[in-house]
Amino acid sequence: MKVNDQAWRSIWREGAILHVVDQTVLPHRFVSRTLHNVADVADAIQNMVVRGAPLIGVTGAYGVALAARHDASDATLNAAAATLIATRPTAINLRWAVEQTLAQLLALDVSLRASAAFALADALAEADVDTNAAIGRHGAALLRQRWENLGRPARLNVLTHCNAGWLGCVDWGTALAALYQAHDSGVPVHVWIDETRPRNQGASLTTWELAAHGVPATLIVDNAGGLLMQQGQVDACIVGADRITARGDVCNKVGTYLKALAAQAHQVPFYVAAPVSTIDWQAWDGPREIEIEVRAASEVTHITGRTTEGRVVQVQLAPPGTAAHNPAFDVTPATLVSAIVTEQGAVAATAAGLQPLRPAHQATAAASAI
Ligand SMILES: CSC[C@@H](O)[C@@H](O)C(=O)COP(=O)(O)O
Repeated sequence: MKVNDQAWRSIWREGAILHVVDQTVLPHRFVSRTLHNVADVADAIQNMVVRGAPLIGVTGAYGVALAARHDASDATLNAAAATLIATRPTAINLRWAVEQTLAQLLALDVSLRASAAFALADALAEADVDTNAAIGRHGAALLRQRWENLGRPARLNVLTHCNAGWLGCVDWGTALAALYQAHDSGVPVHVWIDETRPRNQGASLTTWELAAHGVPATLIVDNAGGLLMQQGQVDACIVGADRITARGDVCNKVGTYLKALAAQAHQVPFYVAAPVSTIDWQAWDGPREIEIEVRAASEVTHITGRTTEGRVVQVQLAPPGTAAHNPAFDVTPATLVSAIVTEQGAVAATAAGLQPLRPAHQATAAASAI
């Protein structure tokens, strides 16, 4: 996407050097960091220099590639994959991309692995861009339909949570791709952006992204969404996802579930935009089967901000010693989701879950639960 008239991606490669946009200093500074080895990549994922399910998947694939260029033995590659997968347990895209890259490399003779490694990760990065552009087209069509069904109001108010934009992917984004393309095609979109405590991806990243593209938006505190829906000020919700089960349960940034409950109570359509690679075909019952990442209590007891020079400052909110619990994601049951927008189109889960999207090669462990 464009920033200051220049096209950017969230991750790119120059020879053997991997560059990523540093998301810990946005919106105050737009700078990149270089990652040279598996340890750098694991650290960048864990500390959310890069974040968002599709992006951590692609970054993980580059991590395996960097390992292969250093030492392409089975032992090193397996260890690198395990390190990378352990950095963040919830987003399935990370495991999917790392395991896919690992399997492709292990299938090659050791002498060929180093030279093939970057090409495999590059291919995943390119595919992510095409996938998200397609998600954007399908999502924009859904938003246009909603606008027309409402009689083409002067603005279509859409609420989003967290950051499901190009910063969370290689380019375009998922939920924000739909908003960008709807806006570009003349739907008068206005976005309510949840601040998204505790790390404030909405306040720091989604605000910045939408402003850079010229999409009208207003930042709200996380708890304002229910009131706005009650007042008829939300026409649709659209969010991304970190893992979707075969039944259609959606795991996304904590707070998503409460918005979906409020949306159902007020007959507001609740859309989820994600690539098919976010579907975990081995999981059926999301609340029981998805591991929820629990992050540091200090993200709750403190709030992190940046000075205008980009220096990170932490301000304490709670009394010293306060116990805090910080689950990073929650699970929205399929029954609360109006449609899941993938690169293949928009589908609503049925009693058979998301069966029409299941690739033929996927094992049917979860299908026995249908
Ligand atoms: C296109 S990003 C989709 C999701 O990954 C996003 O909504 C989200 O929950 C990100 O969580 P984060 O903890 O910032 O990595």
